[in-house]
Amino acid sequence: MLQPLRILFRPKWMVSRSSASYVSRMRHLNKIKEEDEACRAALQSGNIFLYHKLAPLLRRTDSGIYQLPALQTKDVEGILEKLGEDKEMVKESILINCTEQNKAQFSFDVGAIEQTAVEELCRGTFVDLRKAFFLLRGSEAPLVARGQALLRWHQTNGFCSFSGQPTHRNQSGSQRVCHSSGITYYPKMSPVVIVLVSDGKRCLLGRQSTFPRGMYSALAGFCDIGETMEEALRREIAEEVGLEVESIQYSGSQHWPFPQSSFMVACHATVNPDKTQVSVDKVELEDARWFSLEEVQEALTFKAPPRNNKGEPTVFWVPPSYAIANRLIQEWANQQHLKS
Ligand SMILES: NC(=O)C1=CN([C@@H]2O[C@H](COP(=O)(O)OP(=O)(O)OC[C@H]3O[C@@H](n4cnc5c(N)ncnc54)[C@H](O)[C@@H]3O)[C@@H](O)[C@H]2O)C=CC1
Ligand SMILES: [Mg+2]
Repeated sequence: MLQPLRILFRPKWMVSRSSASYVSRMRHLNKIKEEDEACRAALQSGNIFLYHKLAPLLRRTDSGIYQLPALQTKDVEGILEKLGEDKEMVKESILINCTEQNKAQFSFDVGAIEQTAVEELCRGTFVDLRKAFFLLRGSEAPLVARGQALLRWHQTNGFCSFSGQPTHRNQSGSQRVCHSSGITYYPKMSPVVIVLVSDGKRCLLGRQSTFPRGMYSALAGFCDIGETMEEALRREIAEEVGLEVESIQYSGSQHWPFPQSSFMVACHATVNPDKTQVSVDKVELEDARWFSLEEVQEALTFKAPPRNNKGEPTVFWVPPSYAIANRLIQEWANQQHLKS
């Protein structure tokens, strides 16, 4: 019998944020999202995060910490001019969010401009986004993911899928319109369920053949059209590992920029401890197996994948702390610890 969903944690924003400042910030953000003139003005005084072919620019500080440099719009215009490009290109920036001080934040892909020339001028390095998730602190990871996802969406939605004609963006980049068909397109996310299955003592993790060596994660799958999240979860676990879940508890959700923006809904689930024999669908997964609390606790201590001198990961490790899979695993380990 599936149990009703239950929120397992109280996100920080529910307790700490002052509602008055939050409301004014959201209204300001909505205005610059919807009104082209307001957005152009916000860009002039805003911050821009740079990308090169969707890889974000990171800067390493003297103390070895990686940061996401927030450039001023004038700085980016200066960089474009120095490299012989049209500074008006900066207007292609896409609105991502705004700071607590109502400063608008944008993402801009320098695209075809030579990577190293931009890196030198910005004193930074363009880093693959998956790698950036291991390097950045918690608050910067969702921002960089959202910026990349929006850039990717614009790069792949330049034409109307009904008329074949070009689509045109508004200033903030929150939508694209086809003037021929009249269709308005909005950035899209695909719903995905991600679930940490437990038999009461161990948890079940799997790996696809495309995962980096040694990495195991919670099981995940895209929802089919017409399915509820609970139905998708039960189906995915049955398909991928041949098990039937008995109870589900909601944990949280996150936007995940891969493969083309997923909306991850994360849950814990249990199976009958007498029915834990795994039968792995080898088309979907290379391996899936039960892990003990001790194994999981060790994997959670790694800040980066442990590697031998050839650079190959040596032991079992889990996704970085920003990934919601990591949080599910962490929550499970905490609960097991409390039980013991
Ligand atoms: N944030 C996190 O902690 C984690 C995120 N994920 C994400 O979850 C996603 C889904 O997990 P999988 O096991 O790969 O899903 P899956 O088990 O549904 O298998 C993927 C297959 O589903 C099909 N598919 C159906 N709808 C799709 C759509 N809208 N987009 C792309 N493919 C679609 C494709 O044939 C694809 O090869 C992954 O792409 C991965 O990026 C996975 C694990 C951890
Ligand atoms: Mg899957």
